[in-house]
Amino acid sequence: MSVVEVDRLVRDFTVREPVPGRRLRRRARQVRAVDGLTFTVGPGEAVGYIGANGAGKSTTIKMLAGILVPTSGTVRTCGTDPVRARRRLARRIGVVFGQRSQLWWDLPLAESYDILAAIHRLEPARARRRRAELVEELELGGFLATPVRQLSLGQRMRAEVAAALLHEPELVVLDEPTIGLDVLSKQRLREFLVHERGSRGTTLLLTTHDMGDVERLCERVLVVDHGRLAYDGSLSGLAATVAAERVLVVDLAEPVAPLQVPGTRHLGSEGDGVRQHLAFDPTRTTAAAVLAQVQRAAEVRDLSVAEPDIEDVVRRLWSRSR
Ligand SMILES: Nc1ncnc2c1ncn2[C@@H]1O[C@H](COP(=O)(O)OP(=O)(O)OP(=O)(O)O)[C@@H](O)[C@H]1O
Repeated sequence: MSVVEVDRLVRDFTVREPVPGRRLRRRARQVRAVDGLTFTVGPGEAVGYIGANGAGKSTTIKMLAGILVPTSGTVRTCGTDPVRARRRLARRIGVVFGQRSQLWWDLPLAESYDILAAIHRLEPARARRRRAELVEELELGGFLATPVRQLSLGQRMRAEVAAALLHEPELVVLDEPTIGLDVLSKQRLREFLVHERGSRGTTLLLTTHDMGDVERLCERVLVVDHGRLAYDGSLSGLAATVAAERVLVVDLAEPVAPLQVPGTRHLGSEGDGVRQHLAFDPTRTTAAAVLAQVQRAAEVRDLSVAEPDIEDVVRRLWSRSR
């Protein structure tokens, strides 16, 4: 049985925005944040859910957790309707929102864990054992008496993860778990999650803007764009599709119309065409060959070669799938 099952899921929001020229008037507009998503996640899978800002990732996660009600379509989490069975589901899933805390800020960390153990009605001996295990693995021993507000971001994120896992959930959903963390804290957290999954077979679903999280933690990647699925497959498949491209950025002596260079895609221009971005496939051509062609059309002042950013990757995947 699937741990997550999403079928033609849709979620709309009504936003109120100012009417141009009418200072006090606002009009309502519908925004479709999630637009017909269908996917399943099986037991023990580790899935990275990625996409550009505003693509609909958090909205999807909130529907999986029963925090938001779908506009249409269905979602089943751990075999239940997450909105109807929210309490029951809370015992089976652990959720970490990188930007929001589920700990009590003014209380020592240990007391947050006591409260969570009581909320989940954990058997005391089991709760003690599990807490000791998490405190050791996430190196939280030095902070148990510290009020949460005094923890550093890295310490707090580890504390959040322990809080989400205290009740040994079968599904762990992490929304930007490593956002803002330094390299070492990221590494520790990733190592812990790899270990946790390896030893317990926990299902992981995580959203992130950090490809390092996906590379270290996930075998499967879902890419969402404007609320729709643009890619569902292995990380290596994504890498083969996406990492293939490089982007040549050229600064020209004067503004020029978008360059049309065979074998490249014009990604965009800045400063009326003084800076232009051209994507190319390095297995078919080279930066030097592309540059030579650009120089026939314009005088190049400066250049750099970059990897495409995630927004472009998503755009490209989407246009291919269409
Ligand atoms: N409560 C809300 N009210 C109105 N619009 C919303 C609300 N929540 C999300 N949206 C809109 O829905 C779209 C998807 O937002 P969502 O937060 O799910 O994206 P995201 O992929 O998680 O983005 P990010 O990576 O920036 O967190 C956006 O256009 C956003 O502005």
